[in-house]
Amino acid sequence: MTSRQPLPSNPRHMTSTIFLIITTLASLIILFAILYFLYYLWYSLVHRSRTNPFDSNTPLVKLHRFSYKELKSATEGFSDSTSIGKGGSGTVFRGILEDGKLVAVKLLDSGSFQSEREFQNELQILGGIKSPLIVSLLGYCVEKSKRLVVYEYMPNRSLQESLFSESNLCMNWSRRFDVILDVAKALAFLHIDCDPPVIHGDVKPSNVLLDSEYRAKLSDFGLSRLKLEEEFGVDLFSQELGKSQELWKSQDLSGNLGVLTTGTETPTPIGTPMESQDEVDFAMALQASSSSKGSKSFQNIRAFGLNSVTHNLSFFNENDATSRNVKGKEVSVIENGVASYEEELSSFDNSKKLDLGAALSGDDKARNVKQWGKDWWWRQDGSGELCSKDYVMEWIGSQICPSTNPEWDLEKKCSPQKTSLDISAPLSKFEEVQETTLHEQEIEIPKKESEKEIKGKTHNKKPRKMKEWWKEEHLDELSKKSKKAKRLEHYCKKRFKIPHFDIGKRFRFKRKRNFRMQNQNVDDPDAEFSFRKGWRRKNSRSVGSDMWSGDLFSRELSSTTSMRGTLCYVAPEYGGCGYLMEKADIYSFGVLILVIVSGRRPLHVLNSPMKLEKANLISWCKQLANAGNVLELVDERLRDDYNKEQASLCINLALACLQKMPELRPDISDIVKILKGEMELPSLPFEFSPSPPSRNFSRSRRRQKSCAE
Ligand SMILES: Nc1ncnc2c1ncn2[C@@H]1O[C@H](COP(=O)(O)OP(=O)(O)OP(=O)(O)O)[C@@H](O)[C@H]1O
Repeated sequence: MTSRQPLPSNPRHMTSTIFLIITTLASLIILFAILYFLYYLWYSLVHRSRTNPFDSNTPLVKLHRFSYKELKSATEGFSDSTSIGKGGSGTVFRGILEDGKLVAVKLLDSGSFQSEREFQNELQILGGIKSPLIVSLLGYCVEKSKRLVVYEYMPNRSLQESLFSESNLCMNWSRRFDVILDVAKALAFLHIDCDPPVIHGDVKPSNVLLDSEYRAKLSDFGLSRLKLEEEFGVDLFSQELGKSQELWKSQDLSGNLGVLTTGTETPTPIGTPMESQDEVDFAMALQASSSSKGSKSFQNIRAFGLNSVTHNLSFFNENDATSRNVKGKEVSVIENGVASYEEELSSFDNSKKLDLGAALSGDDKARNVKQWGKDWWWRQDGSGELCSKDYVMEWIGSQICPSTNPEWDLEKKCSPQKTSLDISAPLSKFEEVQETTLHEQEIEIPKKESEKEIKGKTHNKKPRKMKEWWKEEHLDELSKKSKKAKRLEHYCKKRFKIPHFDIGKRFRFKRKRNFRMQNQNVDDPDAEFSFRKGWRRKNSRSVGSDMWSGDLFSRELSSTTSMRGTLCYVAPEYGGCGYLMEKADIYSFGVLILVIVSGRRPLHVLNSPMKLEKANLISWCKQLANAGNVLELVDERLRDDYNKEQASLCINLALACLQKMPELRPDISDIVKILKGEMELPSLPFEFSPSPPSRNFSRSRRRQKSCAE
């Protein structure tokens, strides 16, 4: 008889047994995971090293991590005697490391969102670049809220100091030319040899440092961008915000610095030579010439809505009503300034802006002037004389000391005849501005100018041929690009809405607070104004922070996400949506060339009577080009001791770089060849040439086009 296996009497018992087994297993797994995590934590804490651990197979960025103590003792406790300059994001000190090496230590202003952002950018971009044309980043320090960056020390400091400091001897011509060539080569390295290409985003004299032999190196990558995609420069911060922050957190914990990767690819260090580069420029439709005030917003809105919309968004999304208001203003400017697209296309005469100023009624003018605070970058060079004045009125008058300078208001109400801004002697100090009353410096517009005005009016009615030519050349392109821009705009709005809104709010709040501070400290002769920090003690050693150099405004610019770069150096197409192209660097480089050649700041405000057109360097240069006398721009301090051929080449090259259509600006590789004499400078666009384009020219262009079709 076979004994029958007794069946489990109770199915419930079986279920509970299975449940018990599962629970036990799950608990064991959880326990094991916790133990593993604790072990991992312990291991990484114990084995944390100051330098980054690198997998030999992965080309990670190696940066030395300094301790705060080490840097403090290197800089004698960050004493004033070791301070060598102050920028928008922090103070730079000279330091001597334990091994005797001379370094420059930048102590970033703590707690600032902008500083943190620039710190990350600097480490991630500059940290991956090794080139004799770029200032080396030797290491960094992160301790609590303190952020420090250590660079190689550049004995002759910045070009800003060499060009403008009174104590410095004037830079001779060959040094100036070498600096221009060095910067061009540095940009060529960034744009062509780096993979992904790097767009510097803030090319200006204080970011060009000079070694013991006055050879230049490019520095300050706080606003730089990587061109990760085929077409668009990528805002590292906005685009890679999440990633950067993650990387930063991990860096903070373990002392490791993350590397930039392009999506899912293997991490690639910046600065890896590229075999080839297919450059596609996102040419934004701006204007055809350097004229017309309203035209800029007009084309901006019509052909490349992205910048203007994003700008409005970031500035005014806090308040719908304000937003509507501002948009209304823009429309009114269009109505007042440039009535039609036709007119816009036909406006090629700089003198028109004078006409505009004279033609507007007081209210209209005031409205126009007010708006400058919001879209001055579209006007900074194109509108010449009026630009300088209104710009200074708006930014300096109202932003810095409206209550203490009644002259600003008086000046605003001044007759349209008095359009000149004649403020003399290098105004590197705020107190000098106060001493300088604008009404004293007004000069009557010379007869010549009035004639220009009349000319400007007649120029509005340009021969049809010119307009047609321009339209033929660009209209197709513009419509394509405006579609592209719309797509981009949509993308931008979706992608960047929250950070922009947030930062805008913070910034506005900060400014209100700073404004109160300004008013309190306005009498302090040792104070200087920073848009980032409001009034602060002036660092007498720093020329880089000269408020009249245009650099001052970089504080303002870099404090908002809708504006980036430095006033007068920033390309007109760059509205700050985060898309920055190589051609924006080319524009800034153009301004830099003019500054180096002329020894003047882009907005040169003087206290002795002078011609208004000289106040705005770019506008003045364009006028000289029209008159066929570009060499008048060369620094007077050089007397005749310079190479005329080289100087003229540099100025004409600068004009080519300053073209409004980014796609018309030369590539950096061509620029280097031109400067080396290996390539001819392409013929300049008609607006810079003394003679207008001939009929044959426009016909032949059209013929070429129809042949191509
Ligand atoms: N590596 C360096 N060696 C020597 N001097 C330096 C070095 N880096 C900066 N400096 C000096 O410190 C000054 C301030 O530099 P920093 O980069 O902080 O500000 P900036 O470029 O003038 O302004 P911003 O940061 O707003 O663009 C420079 O003008 C330069 O004189």
